[in-house]
Amino acid sequence: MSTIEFVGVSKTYPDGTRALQQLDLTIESGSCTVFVGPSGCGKTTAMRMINRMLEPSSGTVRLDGTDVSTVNPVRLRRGIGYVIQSGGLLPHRTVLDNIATVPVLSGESRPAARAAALRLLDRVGLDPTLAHRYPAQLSGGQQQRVGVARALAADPPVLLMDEPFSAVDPVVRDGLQAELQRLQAQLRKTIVFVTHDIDEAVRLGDRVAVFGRAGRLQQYDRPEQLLSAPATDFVAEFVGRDRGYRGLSFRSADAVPLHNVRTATPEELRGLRLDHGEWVLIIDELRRPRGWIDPTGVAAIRSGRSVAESSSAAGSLFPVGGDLRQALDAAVSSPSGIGVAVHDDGSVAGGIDPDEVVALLATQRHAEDRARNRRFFAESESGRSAGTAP
Ligand SMILES: Nc1ncnc2c1ncn2[C@@H]1O[C@H](COP(=O)(O)OP(=O)(O)OP(=O)(O)O)[C@@H](O)[C@H]1O
Repeated sequence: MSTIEFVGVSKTYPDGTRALQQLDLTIESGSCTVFVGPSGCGKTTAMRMINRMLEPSSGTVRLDGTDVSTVNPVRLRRGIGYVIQSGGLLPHRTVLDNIATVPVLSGESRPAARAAALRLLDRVGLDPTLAHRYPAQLSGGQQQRVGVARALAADPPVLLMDEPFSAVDPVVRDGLQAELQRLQAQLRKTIVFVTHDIDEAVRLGDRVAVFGRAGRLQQYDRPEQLLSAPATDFVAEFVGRDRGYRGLSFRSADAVPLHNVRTATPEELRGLRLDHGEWVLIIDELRRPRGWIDPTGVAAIRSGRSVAESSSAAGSLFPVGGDLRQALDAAVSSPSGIGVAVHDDGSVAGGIDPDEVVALLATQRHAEDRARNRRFFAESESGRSAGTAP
């Protein structure tokens, strides 16, 4: 168990800057909590109080019920991994020795720590051939993965991550986020994650704390609540205009109908007879989508153009079992207007009609409204009968 509590915590820096005001927050053991907010709103200040890199001006931070100010900082930090932007690696040590640093300092033998470090490399999705490189010989995304491996090396129950993925490009960031989700599903650490990026917060957080100006907590909630019911104008503005779209990622698309899609292999394209406006999905030998083609494309192929020149790239793909955001995005990004659903192995499962995705959303909302109404009337009914009880 590693519950973290902030009780009435404030921080004013010596120059008078109020970085945090009366923060009350409980972070549940084994959960990922994201601190998000604009620059300068006290996210990092709050996080650094957990491992005593900073002390509160007033209030208490507790880890498993113990006031951290009573725990020796070195001992405290043994149980708290820390990941920062760009990995924070030691430049003159190899990847393996960077990961093994803390275990060796804690008394583990170097060979044992290196062997464990090699296993961790695999765990964070890195090739073992990188083990003997120096940090400068790695890409930003690889450095970041090594940073995560290093923080995990001592197997701490708590992991603090301060904007760990903000220095890498969006594609690499997406991979790192997916990797962290996968790791967390196995490890169930208590993670506190700081970011500016609301998308990252909503994706990674079991709970999200939105900080506002002068370090005031605006809302602490599950991500879907944050998107559907922002507590203040500040939160509504911060979560942004796309919040309706983002909120779709918390809705199941299981009930979206999958339709048959007309498919063809590249070899079959030349002989296709298509109606005006009709699209065919090009698939490879494993039935994985490779692109779309319409009558103009088929004519181009017959006139000697290549398949690549004559077809349009496939849109985003909807993994069967995915959410409404993925379903709608697949449909909207597809040149044919038909979203492509795929099985785990990448093969085509069927086509999705965007109108039916929107209709499913409407059905889900209707059901929620009805349930809310029923609850409301049941509660007011029980309130009335309680009021009339003798
Ligand atoms: N040592 C310090 N002395 C004075 N003011 C500081 C100090 N460290 C931080 N601050 C100020 O405290 C406020 C909160 O800073 P903090 O780093 O916690 O914010 P943040 O939300 O993490 O911001 P960012 O996202 O930009 O990192 C800011 O106004 C910052 O300028």
